[in-house]
Amino acid sequence: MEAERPFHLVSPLLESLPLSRAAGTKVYMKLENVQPTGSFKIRGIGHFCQEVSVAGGGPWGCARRAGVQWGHPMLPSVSGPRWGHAAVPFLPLPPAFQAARKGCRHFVCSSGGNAGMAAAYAARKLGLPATVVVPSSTGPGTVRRLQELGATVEVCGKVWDEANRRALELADTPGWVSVHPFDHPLVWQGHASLVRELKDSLEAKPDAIVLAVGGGGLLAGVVAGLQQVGWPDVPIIAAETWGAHSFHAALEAGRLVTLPDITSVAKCLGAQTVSARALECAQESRVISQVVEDAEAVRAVERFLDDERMLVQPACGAALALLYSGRLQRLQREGRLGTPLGSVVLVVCGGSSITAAQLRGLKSQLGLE
Ligand SMILES: COC[C@H](NCc1c(COP(=O)(O)O)cnc(C)c1O)C(=O)O
Repeated sequence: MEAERPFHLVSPLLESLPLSRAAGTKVYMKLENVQPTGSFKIRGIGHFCQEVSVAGGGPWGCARRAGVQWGHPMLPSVSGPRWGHAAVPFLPLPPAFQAARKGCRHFVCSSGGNAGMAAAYAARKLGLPATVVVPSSTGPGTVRRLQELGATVEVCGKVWDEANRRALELADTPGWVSVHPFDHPLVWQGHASLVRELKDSLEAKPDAIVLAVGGGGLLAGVVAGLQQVGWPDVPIIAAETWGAHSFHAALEAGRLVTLPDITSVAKCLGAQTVSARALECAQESRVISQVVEDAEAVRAVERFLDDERMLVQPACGAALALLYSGRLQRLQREGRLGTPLGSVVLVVCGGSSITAAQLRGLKSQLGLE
């Protein structure tokens, strides 16, 4: 039924000549930065919210049970503009729908920003309220955009883990449902759609997929997707920045490790402890962990802006830096990646909390001119 139409877009897959030149192989960009909230997060978070809402009896669940078709004038609008406009007013739902919502009355999400944006967007589409708890490292621009989407925003703690503890407290409220930013099977299922789109778009399976890791949700989703499409052997190169390298630390230790703090400027990679699922993925699939300096990630953001005219967050810069810095060629020389590589897919994870002024500020903070 159309009511289960996902909230994410089928994102473009474009070859990048500058990245191909830098990486010494054909590089395709999976442009998740053009998703409605600016990052891949809407895939998994949107899927989670729709599933929970339907299960919990939200408008879609009620509609589905009542046989109401998509586009029913009483259903909330789902064609609303990208954030930045006043929230589209919702038509009052018939009493039957109101009553059906009892199972899921309110979403609450902890986030470095982008998962929160996705949760706020999904909640708005589902006609449900949302509260997003962010750490103090989340800029005022992100808070404002969350509020423009209709979310209530709480700022709690210095790092995501502290904000998450507050979100879990709020989730104890009857009817409130916690939306984890990276550690839930429904989130991974939603992210797996990215790989199904690669399968539809590419003539042959890629020789590697490059992505960024924060809590490991994107990694878990890509691994799930590779298994679903029959590409389980495609190596994944997992990028982090030093100071947000909880996945790398876990791989080195062979167990989950909690970083004492998040000191990287890539705050949206800032999970002090990576999810257990991410560590399992590294045991099930060919996952190669690579860590870059903040300076490399920020330089990569600027170079990508010049090369492809797209501005992304330092989290995405970490993955870009692997291509710009010759890391792929080094992995090939070390025999950890095949030679030659036919093609590589870079997940341009995006991120909405970045402006030209913030990029200049990051360069200044890191002494980059
Ligand atoms: C603390 O923050 C976790 C999460 N950001 C995660 C994130 C990642 C990493 O994704 P993950 O590995 O957490 O699924 C990559 N690229 C971008 C642009 C991201 O925002 C959030 O927004 O709450």
